[in-house]
Amino acid sequence: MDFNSLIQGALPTFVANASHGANTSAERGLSGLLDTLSPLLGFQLNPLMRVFMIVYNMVGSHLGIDPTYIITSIGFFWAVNKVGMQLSTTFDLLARQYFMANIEVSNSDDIYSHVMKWLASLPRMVDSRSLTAETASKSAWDQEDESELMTARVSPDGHGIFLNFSNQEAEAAPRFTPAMGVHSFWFRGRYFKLQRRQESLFDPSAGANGMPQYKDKETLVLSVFGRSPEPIKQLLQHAKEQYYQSHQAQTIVRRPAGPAMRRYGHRHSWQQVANRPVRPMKTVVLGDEQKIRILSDMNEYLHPATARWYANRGIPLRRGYLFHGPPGTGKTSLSFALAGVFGLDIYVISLLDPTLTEEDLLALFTSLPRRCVVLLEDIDTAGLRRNDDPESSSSSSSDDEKNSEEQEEADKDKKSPKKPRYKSKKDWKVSDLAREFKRHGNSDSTEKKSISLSGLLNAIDGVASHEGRVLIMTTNKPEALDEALTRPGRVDLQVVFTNATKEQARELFIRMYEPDRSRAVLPSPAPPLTPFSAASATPFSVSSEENGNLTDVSGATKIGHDDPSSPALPPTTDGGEKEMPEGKLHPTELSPTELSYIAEKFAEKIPPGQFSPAELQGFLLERKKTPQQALEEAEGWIEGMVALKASRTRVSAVQ
Ligand SMILES: Nc1ncnc2c1ncn2[C@@H]1O[C@H](COP(=O)(O)OP(=O)(O)OP(=O)(O)O)[C@@H](O)[C@H]1O
Repeated sequence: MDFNSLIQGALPTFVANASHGANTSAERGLSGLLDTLSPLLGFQLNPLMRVFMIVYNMVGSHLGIDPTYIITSIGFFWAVNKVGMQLSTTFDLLARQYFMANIEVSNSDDIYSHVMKWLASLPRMVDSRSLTAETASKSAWDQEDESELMTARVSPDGHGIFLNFSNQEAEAAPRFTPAMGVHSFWFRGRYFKLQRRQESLFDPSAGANGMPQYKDKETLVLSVFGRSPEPIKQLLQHAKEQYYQSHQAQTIVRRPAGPAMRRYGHRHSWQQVANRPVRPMKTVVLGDEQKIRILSDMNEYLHPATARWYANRGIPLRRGYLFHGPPGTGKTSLSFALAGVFGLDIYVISLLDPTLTEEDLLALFTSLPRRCVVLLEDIDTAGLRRNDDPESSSSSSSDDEKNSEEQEEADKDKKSPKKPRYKSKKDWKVSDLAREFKRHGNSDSTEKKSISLSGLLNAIDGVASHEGRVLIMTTNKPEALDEALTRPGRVDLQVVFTNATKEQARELFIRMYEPDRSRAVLPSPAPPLTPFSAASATPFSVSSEENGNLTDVSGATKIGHDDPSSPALPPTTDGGEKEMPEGKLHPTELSPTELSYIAEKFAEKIPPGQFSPAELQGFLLERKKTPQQALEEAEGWIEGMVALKASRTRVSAVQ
C-alpha cells in the first residue's frame, strides 16, 4: 500500500473520531488519534502507552472533559511557576543588591550562635515549613525540670530509689532552626529576609596531621529593605543580649583551639569549652583581708580610667597574680570566683599541651579580648626550658625511663663501638616492642620544642603582647619558679594559700550545711540507711522558703533521715554552756545558731594547717546530709588521715 492510499483510507476514520460529540471526544480524542496515527506512522503502541490510554480514557469519561485540557493546564501552571520563581530570584537578587541592606554572619563567629539561638526561639520561625532539627546539647549546669527526675526507679533490692537518666536523651526536645535557603520574618515592625547557606571549602591542611580536608562553612545573610543596615545591627544586638541574658551569672571557660583552627588566628584561636555558673566569692574560704586586697587591686586595674593612667606614665597595662600554696587550697577556685565577680571570661592555657609552640603562645596572647582572666595553672610543672638548657625537660624524663637492660647494652656498645646494635628477631619481646613504640612516640612529641622560659615571658609581656588582661599563675612550688617569671611587672601580687585554719574549717562546715536557697533540696543518697517503703518515698523533697527557713512542702519521707519526728532542738542562748543538739539531724532542720554551734565544735577538732580545704570538703561531702555525724566522726577521720599521710601512701581507706 502506498502512502496516498493509506491516507485516503485512514483519514475518514480520523475525521469521524475527531468530529464526534463532546463526551466521546474525551474518550476517543487522544486514543483515537493515536490508534489512527500508529499504523499511519508505522509504530505500535507499547503496553505502557496502552495503560496510559486506558487511564486517560477513564479520566476523560469520569470528568466529562478532555484530559488534554488538564495536561495542558498542568504544563501551563508549571511553566508559570518556573518563570515566577526565576523572576522572584532575580527580583530578590536585585532587591538585595539595590534596595536592601545586608549583613553577613559567618558560623566561625560567636554572633552566629547568638542569632541561631534567637531565631530558634522566634514563634514564626518555629512554625516555618522548612526547618533544621538539632539536638539541643545541655551542659551539666543547665537548669532542668526537676519534676522529670521523678522517673526514678526502685533499686533492685527494693530498698532504695535511684534516679534514672536512661531516657533523658529521648525526652529532650530538639531545637529547630531555619533550614538552608531563604526565610523571612518580622522584627520590631520590619520585614527581614534571612538566607542560610552552606559551602564546602577545600582546606589543604585542615585535617588531623595537616591532611587536606573539606570544611563546611555556613553563612547567614540578613537583609532589610532600605539603604541603612541599622535595623539589622539592632537585631544582632538584640540577639546578643538575649543570648547573654540566658547565660547571665555564668563564667565562660575557653582553651586554645586545635592547631588547625589556630592557624586562622584571632577569634579562631580560642574555643569555648565550658560555661559554668559563677562561683560566688563567699564560697571560697580565704582570709577576708586577702580577698579584699585582691578584689580591690583587680577592681582598680580593670577600671576604664586606669588605661589612661598607665598610658600617661608609659607603664604597660598588665597585671599578674601568683597564687601559691599546697594542692587543694583554693587557687583555682579563687581564680574562677574573681572572674565571676568581674564578669570576665577565663582563658586557660596548659603549657604542657604538646601542640603548643612559642609562636602559638604569642598568637594566643595577642588574640585575647580586651578584658579577661588568663589562667596558667601549675606553672612549676610546665617544664619550661631555660635558654641555656638545650634539652627540654620532657626529653630528660624519657632518659630516666631507660632500664638497666638498655644500660647494659649501651655499655656493651661502648666496648665494641663498631658493632651494630641490633637484636635478632627471636630476641624481641613484646615489652621491647612496647618500649620502642613509647620511645618513638616520645621522640615525636619532643620534636616539637617545649616552651622556653623566654618564650613564655615574651608572650606574657613582650612588646607585641596583649594588654588589659589579668594573668593568674598558680603553683604548688613557688620556690621552683624562675626569678624572671615572678619579678614585679610580671607578678604584681602574690596570694598565699595554706591548709585549713580552724576558722576556715568552721566556714567550710557552715557552707556545706547551710540551707540551699535554690528550688530543691539535694536528693538523699540512694543506698538506704533504713529500709523503707519504696512506694511512699520520693527521691527528694521540694522545699519552699518560709519566714527565711526552708521547709519541706512535699511531706515525703526523706531517705537517710533516721528519725523525722526527733524533738525540737534546744535553744542555745540561755547564757549558760551551750547544749549540743542531739540526733542525726537533717541540715534543713538546723537553725543558723545551731549550725554555727556545731561548726564551732567541728573546727575545734581540726588541727590547724594539717588538712587542705579540699580534704575537709571531701570528708564533709561524704556526710552532706548529716552534720552531726560529721562532727562525731571527725576525730576518727583525722586519726586515719594522719596515719595515712605518715605512711605516704596514696591509697586511702579513710573516708
Ligand atoms: N579555700 C577554699 N575554699 C573553698 N573551697 C575550697 C578551698 N580550697 C579548696 N576548695 C575546694 O577543693 C577543691 C579543689 O580546689 P582548687 O582546685 O581550687 O584547689 P587548688 O589549690 O587549685 O588545687 P591544685 O593546686 O591541686 O590545682 C574544690 O572543689 C574547691 O571547692
